[in-house]
Amino acid sequence: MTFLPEPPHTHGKVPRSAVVLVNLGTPDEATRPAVRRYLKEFLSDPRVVEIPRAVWWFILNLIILPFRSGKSAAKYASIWTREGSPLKVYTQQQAQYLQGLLGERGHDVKVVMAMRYGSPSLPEVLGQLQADGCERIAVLPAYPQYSGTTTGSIYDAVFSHYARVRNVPELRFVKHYHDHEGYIQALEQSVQAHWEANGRPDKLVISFHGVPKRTLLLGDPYHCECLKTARLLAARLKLTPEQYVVTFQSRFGKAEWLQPYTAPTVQQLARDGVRRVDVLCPGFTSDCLETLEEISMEVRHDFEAAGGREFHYIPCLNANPGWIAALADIAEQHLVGWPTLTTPSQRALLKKEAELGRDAALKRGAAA
Ligand SMILES: C=CC1=C(C)c2cc3[nH]c(cc4nc(cc5[nH]c(cc1n2)c(C)c5CCC(=O)O)C(CCC(=O)O)=C4C)c(C)c3C=C
Ligand SMILES: [Fe+2]
Ligand SMILES: [Fe+2]
Repeated sequence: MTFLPEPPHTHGKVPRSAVVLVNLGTPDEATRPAVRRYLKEFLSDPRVVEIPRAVWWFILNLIILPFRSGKSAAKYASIWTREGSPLKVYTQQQAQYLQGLLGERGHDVKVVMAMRYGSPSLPEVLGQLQADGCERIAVLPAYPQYSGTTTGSIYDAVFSHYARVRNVPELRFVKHYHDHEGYIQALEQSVQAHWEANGRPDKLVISFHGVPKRTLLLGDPYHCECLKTARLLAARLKLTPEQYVVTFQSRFGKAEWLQPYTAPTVQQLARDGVRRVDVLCPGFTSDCLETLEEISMEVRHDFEAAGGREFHYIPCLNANPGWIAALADIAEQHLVGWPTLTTPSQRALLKKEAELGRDAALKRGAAA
């Protein structure tokens, strides 16, 4: 085992704290080779696909990657922006605004984003934070609901990076915020704003990314956390059980995933005479392929083709100020006890203490 080279150790530096906002990741470009690279990394993660490795290697390399990469690239091209992939653009904005708001609240804390797959990678970002003198790091996954397939995998990547580092920082991990007051309130406000501008639907469809049903049976709490988010949101919106439905989208492969599936549910609603549905995807904090293409294009088409009249997609929280405030609350709850709240005089004191420490170390060095 070889350890990564350490940045030079300097005495007298005031250690800093950082928050790393980590999202899933996305291809670097909407092209076949870039999507193939991204899918290969993503789908090779044993947290994401739990099939014996040797069997999966053949399926992934001989079937999935050759056939899916081109189709997926075309879908990515349909949502790509001048700044790049929406998922990365929004996550970057969230990190920037979060840094600004925490600063306004008096915190001296660096906020950066990282991606679990693709770039900027976790090892790259964590290495840079170490070089910048950050000795306390809070990892904040962009997923409100915990799943081993997502949040668990971010933890793996952080642990395996630090397994190669000599001088490991102090670490904290946010697990989930599916029932956090600020998150639910930000969702409620975004739905209310949509309804004030566009009127109300016959049915609100609350759609989450699916996972294989097997993971629920094996103990993954994701399903329960999705249902709790939906229940809390519905209560705040004062919806009766008939006015909303919870569904799961983005099924992958032949196995059973969490049900009910989003597309067949909206098709059935249209056949049953439901004229308007509004679809909200609270499990995604940034708009991405799964919301902008799958929901707002494919599922919209499915609903209309089955006779539905009006389909509204309510955007993700993205850089919504209420959401940034909630993120700041979540971050603050995990920064407790770390010396991030500094007035100029406190900061000068910290620097003085660090200098005294350095002088003492130098004296010890001279005496030795
Ligand atoms: C193969 C199994 C998959 C599991 C399990 C899974 C869980 C999961 N994913 C998200 C969030 C996102 N997934 C996104 C894309 C995406 N997801 C899968 C597969 C699984 N996801 C694939 C193959 C893809 C790529 C697109 C495609 O080819 O269909 C995205 C969007 C990324 C983007 O670039 O925009 C997000 C976000 C969650 C929250 C989750 C489990 C809880
Ligand atoms: Fe996914
Ligand atoms: Fe459950």
